Amino acid sequence: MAAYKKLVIKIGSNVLTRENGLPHAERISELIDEMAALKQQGIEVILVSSGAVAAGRSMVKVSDKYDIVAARQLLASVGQIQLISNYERLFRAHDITCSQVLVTREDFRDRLHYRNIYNCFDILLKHSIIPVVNENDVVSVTELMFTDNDELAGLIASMMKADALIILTNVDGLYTGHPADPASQLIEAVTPAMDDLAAFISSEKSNFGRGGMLTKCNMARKIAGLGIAVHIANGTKPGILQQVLNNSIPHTSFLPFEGSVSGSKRWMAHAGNYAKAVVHVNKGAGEALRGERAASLLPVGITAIEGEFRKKDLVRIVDENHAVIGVGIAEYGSDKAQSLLGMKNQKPLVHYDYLYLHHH
Ligand SMILES: Nc1ncnc2c1ncn2[C@@H]1O[C@H](COP(=O)(O)OP(=O)(O)O)[C@@H](O)[C@H]1O
Ligand SMILES: N[C@@H](CCC(=O)OP(=O)(O)O)C(=O)O
Repeated sequence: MAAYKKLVIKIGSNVLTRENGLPHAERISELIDEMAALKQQGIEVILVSSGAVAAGRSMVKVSDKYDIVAARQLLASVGQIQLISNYERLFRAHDITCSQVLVTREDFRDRLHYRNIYNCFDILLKHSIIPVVNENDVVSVTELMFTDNDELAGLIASMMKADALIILTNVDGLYTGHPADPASQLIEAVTPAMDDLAAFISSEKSNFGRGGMLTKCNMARKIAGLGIAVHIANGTKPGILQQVLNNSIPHTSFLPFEGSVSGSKRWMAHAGNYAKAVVHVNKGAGEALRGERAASLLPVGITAIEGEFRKKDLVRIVDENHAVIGVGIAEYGSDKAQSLLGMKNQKPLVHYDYLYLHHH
């Protein structure tokens, strides 16, 4: 693990905030010392930090009579500058320049937007800057939102081809039951063969968090499937980052289970919401696509197409029970695809290099 050269570190609201909702100044400062030490070891660091809403809550009292979406906009708008000014001051004390990157899901909607954001991180890293990323909660409301910052951190780790993603939360990792239950045990390594993680996880979230442990684990699996190690560890413990890197503290690791994954696949893994159309396939095609050997989607296995798309658009592929198989980039438009529906010996609609299968 000492070989990690590029890290995405995500810090949850609960790590940055005390029980009473006020920012935990000592802990924030300690984590920054740790990140500065990593930087000094030559590791590139991207920080995804939650905590804007929590910081805002410590500064403004919003009455219940306001809409919760509006209240969140207010708190994030006030809190984000508090959060970032803290980071700026603390990193500067180590002679490190940090920057602010606020994004929404829409900023990754197609290859062009994705590329723009990629370029932004690329130039920041080339200048030895630590980007501090958060969702732009002021403009990102309801359906435009990421599930939570774990999802955003996973997206950035895969886009930037990080070696690892470290998720700091307020428990030691994933347990076999509720963390407060003494019978629960910490799961130190999650492998692809472990199928039902959901069975362990209670839907309870920590006080100020958004997504919860289940979304964290689903994201972690997906990212491990893209060849990036994910570590979930306790950010409330001093010295945690170095200890995770030395593997000297119990935590949960999701081991990467795929070698190098192409840029197109890494984009597709996160762009499912932006599919232009749904392609229905029959049982045989579903089995072939999900099978051990890489298979392309051929017109002969397609039973119906809902929606219109052009060459290079993203399509969602579903089986005969409407379960999503994956997403892929179309080799030709929907007009041509409709005309070839069910026909043998035709060019694939989606080539296997441009197919991203969902893990179950
Ligand atoms: N099986 C489990 N193992 C670990 N944590 C769990 C489990 N089930 C539920 N949780 C809860 O998930 C919380 C962490 O997720 P979340 O609230 O999203 O944190 P964060 O703000 O760090 O993103 C823990 O505080 C814990 O209460
Ligand atoms: N963007 C929000 C945090 C959203 C979020 O995902 O929080 P968490 O589950 O604590 O990582 C904020 O800065 O308050």
